[in-house]
Amino acid sequence: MPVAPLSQKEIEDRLAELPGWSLDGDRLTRSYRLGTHFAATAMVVHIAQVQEELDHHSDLTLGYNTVSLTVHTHSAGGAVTEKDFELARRVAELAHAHGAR
Ligand SMILES: C[C@H](O)[C@H](O)[C@H]1CNC2=NC(N)=NC(=O)C2=N1
Repeated sequence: MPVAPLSQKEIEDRLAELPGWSLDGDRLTRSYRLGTHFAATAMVVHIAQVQEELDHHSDLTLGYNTVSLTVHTHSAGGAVTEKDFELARRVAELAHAHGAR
């Protein structure tokens, strides 16, 4: 199903509800810090499960104790859409459960 690009105002309104997330160029982005490498790895696996469920996938980078995501919508020509925010909200929820900061 095609999804429409969000306007700058729509992006800003949604970002206001997502602490720590920001717009970097045409992508939503956020980095999280965890207690250990294993904890960060577990969070990556959890994000992957959600991404498969939503059929929407970020560029996901695992560091020693960090997890970083950037996401935009390929099928909308690389624009930010509601699908990106849907994923960001789900990641924000699970990050809390993982104790990520
Ligand atoms: C066929 C499949 O539904 C599409 O390729 C999905 C998969 N994951 C995706 N992820 C992202 N970020 N953008 C997309 O447009 C997208 N499309």
